[in-house]
Amino acid sequence: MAPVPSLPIKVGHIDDVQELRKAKPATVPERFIRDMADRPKVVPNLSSSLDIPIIDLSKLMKTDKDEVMQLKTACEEWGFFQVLNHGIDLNVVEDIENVAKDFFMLPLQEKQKYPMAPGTVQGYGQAFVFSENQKLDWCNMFALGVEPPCIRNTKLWPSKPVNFRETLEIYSREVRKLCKTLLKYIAVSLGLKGDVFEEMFGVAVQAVRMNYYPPCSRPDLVLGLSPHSDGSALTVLQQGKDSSVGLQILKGQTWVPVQPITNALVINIGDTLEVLTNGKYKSVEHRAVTHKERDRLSIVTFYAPSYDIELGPMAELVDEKNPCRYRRYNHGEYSKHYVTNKLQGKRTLDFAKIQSKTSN
Ligand SMILES: COC(=O)C(/C=C/C1=C(C)CCCC1(C)C)=C/O[C@H]1C=C(C)C(=O)O1
Ligand SMILES: O=C(O)CCC(=O)C(=O)O
Ligand SMILES: [Fe+2]
Repeated sequence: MAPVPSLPIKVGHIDDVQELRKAKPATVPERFIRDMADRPKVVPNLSSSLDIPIIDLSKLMKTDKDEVMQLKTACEEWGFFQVLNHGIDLNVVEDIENVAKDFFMLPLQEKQKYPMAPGTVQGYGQAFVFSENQKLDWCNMFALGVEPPCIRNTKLWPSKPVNFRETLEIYSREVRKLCKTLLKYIAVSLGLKGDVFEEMFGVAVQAVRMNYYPPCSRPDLVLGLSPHSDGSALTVLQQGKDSSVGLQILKGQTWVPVQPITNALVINIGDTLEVLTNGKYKSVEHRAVTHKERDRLSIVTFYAPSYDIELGPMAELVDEKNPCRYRRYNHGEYSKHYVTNKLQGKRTLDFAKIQSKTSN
């Protein structure tokens, strides 16, 4: 069953950030201004030695042992990597970026024909806002359920730009194939049979979220997207070609920027794989920051098991040295839990954590 909120909720007025930007105020409304501790440090964007790993899918597909090892290290130590030679035609990648951009550039009135109702996650607006005093992200979102067909709300699939629907169908088909391929090698890297996730997931749930972050006069005060981990098994993130560097991942205590690489896609491990691997592969906290002059577009696909399945740490990854860290649960329930709570770092996964006696 698709997750829905059970009670009507009051979220107050949510400004559309593109409209705010058009007015070009020197400061930003109070509701976007973060508490001191949550504000991003604005530092020059220098490439550092702390860059997320790069994985070449064409090498993985030849079961190159070194590449499988690199994948394992990426999933254990970073929870993020960029994939090169991902096999998706570059025209498909370019087309989705163009229709996403064209959609966000439509007049507000046109976009508001597809509203994200308070407390829901599909349509145009801001997701994860559940109260009148919650801080807002400097981001406009457009999210749609794609697969299986029963999660689609076709009334929210826009008629403009005219090629939006067809382009999203083609893109989603390709990304679905990529997710299946990556999950195969992720299984191999864990020493498991390549088809273990495909067999376990049933008809996988797939959703897309397009995030548009206009420039912000005070990037030091706001966040583009609040810190969170993804609820999916795997996430595929495409950064717009001329977009600002905005994605940051939390490595230890440091927010590390993800430097875009031409023609690469960013992949991250979601909460579901963290649970299945008993914490061996990490769903890492990340956020987006804004830029004073430049905008940012990201197109994000969430790939997850069918709502019907029950899951928990796989028996092969639990032993005396690695005691079971998560309980078993129904994935539909976790999806509902995820989409009915605000983004709050890694806290959403407390839903499944078994509190060990020694942890605080
Ligand atoms: C704004 O939406 C999200 O960020 C989001 C929602 C995804 C979904 C839809 C848009 C349609 C119905 C299915 C689903 C809940 C996946 C994030 O999704 C994460 C959270 C879970 C759980 C997941 O699998 O991806
Ligand atoms: O824009 C980005 O890079 C971050 C997007 C993201 O993390 C998400 O949509 O879940
Ligand atoms: Fe994310």
